Amino acid sequence: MTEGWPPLTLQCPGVRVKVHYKLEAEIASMTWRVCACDIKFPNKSYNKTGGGMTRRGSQVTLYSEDGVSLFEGNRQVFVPTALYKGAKVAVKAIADKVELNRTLLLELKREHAKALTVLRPWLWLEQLFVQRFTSVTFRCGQLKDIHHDHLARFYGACLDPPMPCVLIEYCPKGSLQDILENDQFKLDSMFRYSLMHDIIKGMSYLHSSEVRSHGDLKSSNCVVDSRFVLKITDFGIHRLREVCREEEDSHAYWRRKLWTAPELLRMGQDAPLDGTQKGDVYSFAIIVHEIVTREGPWSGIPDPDMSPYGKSPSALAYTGTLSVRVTERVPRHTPAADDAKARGGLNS
Ligand SMILES: Nc1nc2c(ncn2[C@@H]2O[C@H](COP(=O)(O)OP(=O)(O)OP(=O)(O)O)[C@@H](O)[C@H]2O)c(=O)[nH]1
Repeated sequence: MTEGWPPLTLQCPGVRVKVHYKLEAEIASMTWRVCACDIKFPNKSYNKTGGGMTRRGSQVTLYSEDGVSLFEGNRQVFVPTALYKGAKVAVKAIADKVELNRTLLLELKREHAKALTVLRPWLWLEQLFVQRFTSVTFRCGQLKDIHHDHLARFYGACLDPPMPCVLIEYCPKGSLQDILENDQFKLDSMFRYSLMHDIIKGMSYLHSSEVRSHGDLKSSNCVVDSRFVLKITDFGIHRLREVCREEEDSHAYWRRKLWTAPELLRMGQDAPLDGTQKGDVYSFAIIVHEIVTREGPWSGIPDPDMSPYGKSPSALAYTGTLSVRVTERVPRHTPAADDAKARGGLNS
């Protein structure tokens, strides 16, 4: 629809040349791209028998440093780690074949530049462009630029065989889900409140960034660092990790849906892969419920009609000064991240 529009700023030859060379330079640098030889698995090289990952069909199996499978029942309990430029990183497998065609890259960059320079005042149009031209390169470039206290840092992606993967900041205390399930962690109300606070801050920043929404927010995608600061992880990489997903009829597949907003569930395969901001806030409400009860998502919901195990999914979660109401049929009533932040008195 907007393809034929001549971008006003790009009509000036000087600007065009500058934009062209800037895009060329960005593509040539691809600062997010990581060489497999720079990823050091502890005591082992990057191979199948040492620490790392192997792939069987669409299934990726994770191995610890001593080669023991890290699946426990239906649940993975750890993530493989490696050293990258001196930092300990979580290594997550991505699609086998990620094709980077230079012409396509340049085109994608160009279209994105057009969208941002020409369409900035019309955000809905910009969104259209951003969604349309989301690519591996474009997305990885965006992720590399995101730095926030409550978002796990994206170090880059390795697209080289034998094991394409993304490298993400490793947080040694594990995921929020791990912590909530571990009775040895005593969580007082201040700590619970600070966990929620961290999620809201991270989510709010993500929503204001070019990534726009998480799309898979859940307690296992919130990780805790050595100072007990919570960081949201795995944002913006769904497209890359799509092929590594579990089979559709598996327990893990359906379990993932426990955090998904009903309006997205109803869309089925047509649901946007990156989710929506309202959908993230819904997922946040489920996490709040997990933090309060420590009994997993949806436990103790008195009305079976409200539980996904009952007839219709919807949730009501309250905690302290923060209350988030999520209703089944009216996603427009789901508050935005900033509303939730304000209701919780978290604007400071
Ligand atoms: N200690 C630690 N554990 C992590 C970290 N990231 C992930 N994990 C653990 O590794 C498990 C597997 O992580 P992922 O491969 O991202 O899988 P998931 O989050 O369970 O599910 P998806 O994101 O939907 O694939 C998580 O459930 C956590 O227990 C991290 O930074 N530090």
